[in-house]
Amino acid sequence: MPTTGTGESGVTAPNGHWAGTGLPEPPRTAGGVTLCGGCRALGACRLGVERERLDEGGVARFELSCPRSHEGGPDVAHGGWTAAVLDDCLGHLPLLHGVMSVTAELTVSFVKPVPVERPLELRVWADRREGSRWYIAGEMTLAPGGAVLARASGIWVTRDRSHYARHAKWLAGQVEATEGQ
Ligand SMILES: CCCCC/C=C\C/C=C\C/C=C\C/C=C\CCCC(=O)SCCNC(=O)CCNC(=O)[C@H](O)C(C)(C)COP(=O)(O)OP(=O)(O)OC[C@H]1O[C@@H](n2cnc3c(N)ncnc32)[C@H](O)[C@@H]1OP(=O)(O)O
Repeated sequence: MPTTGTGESGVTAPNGHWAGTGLPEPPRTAGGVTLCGGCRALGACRLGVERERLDEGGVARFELSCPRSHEGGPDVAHGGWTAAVLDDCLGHLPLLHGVMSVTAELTVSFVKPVPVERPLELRVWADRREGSRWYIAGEMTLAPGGAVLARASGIWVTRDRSHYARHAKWLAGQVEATEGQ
């Protein structure tokens, strides 16, 4: 993994850029998976992402499996799981480069049913970057054999640390505007 710096969990942190963001190092699992707000208390990714790394060519690689709790049809993943995990993993590509971003657009192709509790792989790369916009794509495959199960592409927009404070202020304004109604 082409990384420097060590986080609280003892796992290597991406590029050491976090100091520059003014934000604390995001928590990571032993497999290097950055945890979102909902998974921090658990200390594990509830979507079943087990390992994450950036390879030498700048492609992010994930090892994952669909937990039984996300079963839709018999023994296959709910499409919402597939879309959620693609959103999450594609959005980790900027994070692995030390850049904060949010999903602006996401398109998912459900190519084949995704089996639950089977080893899967996900490759994620940037098609291009234009200003604050990252055009990112990815492909989910069955680990043994490499059959393509799903593809996704989308646009991520880089944000600074004021994003959530700005949102909170906007929400407060919305609540205030409706209180008198
Ligand atoms: C600071 C961001 C950090 C992101 C997280 C990264 C790291 C955190 C650290 C560790 C985390 C660990 C692991 C990662 C875990 C989670 C990652 C979370 C990522 C997400 O969970 S991803 C969720 C789904 N994705 C969204 O949730 C995006 C909602 N969509 C927008 O945020 C905008 O759409 C945007 C930015 C895409 C458009 O950007 P743009 O450049 O095309 O256009 P523009 O700036 O003009 O905004 C157009 C209109 O959105 C308003 N607007 C913009 N920013 C705002 C704000 N902060 N609050 C309130 N309103 C806002 C403007 O006021 C204008 O509104 P209006 O049209 O009414 O004037």
